[in-house]
Amino acid sequence: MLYELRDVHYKDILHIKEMDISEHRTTCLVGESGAGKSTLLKLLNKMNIPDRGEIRYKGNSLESVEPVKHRREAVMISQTPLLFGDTVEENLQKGLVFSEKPLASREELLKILTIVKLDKPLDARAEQLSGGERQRLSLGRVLVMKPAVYLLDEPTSALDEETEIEVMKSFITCANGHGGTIIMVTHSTNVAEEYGEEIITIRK
Ligand SMILES: Nc1ncnc2c1ncn2[C@@H]1O[C@H](COP(=O)(O)OP(=O)(O)OP(=O)(O)O)[C@@H](O)[C@H]1O
Repeated sequence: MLYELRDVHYKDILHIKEMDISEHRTTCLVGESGAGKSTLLKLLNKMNIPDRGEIRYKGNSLESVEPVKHRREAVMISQTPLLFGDTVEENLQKGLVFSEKPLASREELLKILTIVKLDKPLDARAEQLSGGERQRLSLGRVLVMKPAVYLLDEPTSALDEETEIEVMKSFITCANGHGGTIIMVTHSTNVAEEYGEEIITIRK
């Protein structure tokens, strides 16, 4: 198992008796608004620390794992896409800069833009992108990093249904190609049914 959660309590928000998340599969987290899905993703990348219980990652307690190191391995993109730099290119490279890894080549970046279906030049101003384009830029940024785990919070919520399915399909193919595991919050039953190899419902 990639993650094993046992009797995890976080404030009054979340109580998970038992949850296992498999490696190399796509797990979709679904549930009503306010159920605690984003809170759970933050527990998985150690932005939130449980008050009680245990989260194990690859067999080791997350308690003993260094948070910054863990967040480079289990990379999260938040529900509201953030910009990290002036241009599309800077935004795509930023994850590598934060992780102190070598930058990606121009060819690699152009390939990533195709994968996330973002039809913009590398020197385009990021602040001029629409909400849906910023979401795809965020997806591109994490793909460039090739992390072990992708924690995605409603990554395609601003896209129309057809584009959402297309983008997730090529994103998942690429991430799986690098041996990555995807754990994704989605409101879309279409996405969950189409791509969720495992679907976990979070209840209040
Ligand atoms: N840091 C915090 N302190 C106190 N309460 C919080 C905190 N973060 C989230 N909450 C509350 O916890 C509950 C769960 O929030 P969370 O964002 O995890 O839900 P969600 O399932 O992702 O919702 P949505 O689908 O609307 O994004 C909400 O009631 C929220 O107001």
